[in-house]
Amino acid sequence: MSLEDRFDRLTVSQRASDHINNQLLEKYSHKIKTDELSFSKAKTSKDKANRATVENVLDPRTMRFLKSMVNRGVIADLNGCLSTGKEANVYHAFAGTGKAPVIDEETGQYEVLETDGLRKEYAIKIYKTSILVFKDRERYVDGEFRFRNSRSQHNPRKMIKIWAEKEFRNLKRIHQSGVIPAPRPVEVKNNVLVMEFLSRGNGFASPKLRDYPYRDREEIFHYYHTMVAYMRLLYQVCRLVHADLSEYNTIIHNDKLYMIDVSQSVEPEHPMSLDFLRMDIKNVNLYFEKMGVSIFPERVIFQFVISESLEKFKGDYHNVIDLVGYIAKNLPIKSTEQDEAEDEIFRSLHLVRSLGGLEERDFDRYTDGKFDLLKSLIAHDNERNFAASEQFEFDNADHGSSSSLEESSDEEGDNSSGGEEDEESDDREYYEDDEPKILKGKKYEDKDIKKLRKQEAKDAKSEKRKTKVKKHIKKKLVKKTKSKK
Ligand SMILES: Nc1ncnc2c1ncn2[C@@H]1O[C@H](COP(=O)(O)OP(=O)(O)OP(=O)(O)O)[C@@H](O)[C@H]1O
Ligand SMILES: [Mg+2]
Repeated sequence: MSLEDRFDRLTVSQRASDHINNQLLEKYSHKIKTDELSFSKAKTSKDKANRATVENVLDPRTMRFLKSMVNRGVIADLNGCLSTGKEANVYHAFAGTGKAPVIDEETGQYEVLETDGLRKEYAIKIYKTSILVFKDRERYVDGEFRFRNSRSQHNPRKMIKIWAEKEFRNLKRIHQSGVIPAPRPVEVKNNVLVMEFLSRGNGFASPKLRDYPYRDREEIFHYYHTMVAYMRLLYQVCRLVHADLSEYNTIIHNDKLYMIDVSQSVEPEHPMSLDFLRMDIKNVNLYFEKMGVSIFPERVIFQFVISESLEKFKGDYHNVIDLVGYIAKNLPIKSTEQDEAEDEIFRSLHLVRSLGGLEERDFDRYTDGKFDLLKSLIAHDNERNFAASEQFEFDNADHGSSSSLEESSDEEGDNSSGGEEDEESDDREYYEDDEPKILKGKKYEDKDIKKLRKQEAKDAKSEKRKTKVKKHIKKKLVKKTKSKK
């Protein structure tokens, strides 16, 4: 059965007793044998059984997290699978009562609680714990200010935990901003994330943009413009780049476009954020072009997203309606071959936040007069972005050496697989505050190590400088081109 079929056939029984007795968990628990097998290789088989997974995500450890959520009354149960993806499965669940369910001593069954018939529904995203699928996740967490103290990037289980935390925090940030609709995050526990279920009724999930039956052409245009506006709001207000934005990771719910799947989203300060943004723009354009919409050039959208101020814009910078109006009126439609040629170059650019990061090959193209994109990127480079990149450099220098210092204290290392400590530990141990802060330096750093670190950073920078065009020359040239306009 295809994913779409599964998705469409998901039905939810309305009988409370069906949900409160924790059916699914019980059903799968007994299938997983954690006893030592007696006939052969006793040592390794116990380990294997402990790590056995059902549907690739429900390993015994994950089951324990789910049970703990049931026991605390967060969720009532898991009803069915909404989606089985590469990295995670998403399940439907009813919300718990907020209290531990009562078990009837005689029957051993959960007591059926009286409900008024309307029960909150949740979507539960369970990240796969298999190693292969998240090998390339590191690049999204590496260089992320908020996860600078995460020392667990080579431990798969911890990496998964960081990943789920990241989605939870990104969702929270988007949801709380109030400028972009997103499911309300409820709880995260290791690889299990609970959030509001976007429902179109009777337990059916609202459709992804890809499956949405547009009423007319106007509506397609409307959602294209909304998507472009949301990219800007996400960047400017939520300080995030989605990094996997597409018709698959947006849901139309109550006539609004909701953003989902934000585990890989990064802050603008992330060294790859502009590349991710460019990729998002390309994917969004590809989809809407396929849908027959006149699209805007990718570089124009890019500029629209990152520019702090908008020319001729009179509306509210936080308001999607104002932005959509502006987009429809002011962004030029991609129409000429020249537009395509410029987008082509834009895709191949090494994106930079400041002149200091400009690569020679791009710089040459720029000075040859092939395009004036860099001018717009750099000349319009606003103070906030610039400050952010400076901050990032500072953070990076700090981060590099402190990891060597603190790694040794990360004793959990790889041995957490058998332990239970994670289940009890504070969920927030691997990340710091949401809001980016200026670091105050490493107070407790050993003087010699600090010295060494600084020297290393200095050497690395001077090495880098060797291959770069001098900053003052770049600045002069940019200024020159700017004054021509
Ligand atoms: N809060 C929600 N409400 C309703 N449906 C949801 C919700 N969250 C996710 N889904 C459904 O589950 C699907 C997968 O979710 P998501 O995109 O977050 O996971 P994923 O890790 O991207 O999985 P994949 O590897 O398939 O891309 C979505 O496309 C959507 O159909
Ligand atoms: Mg997805």
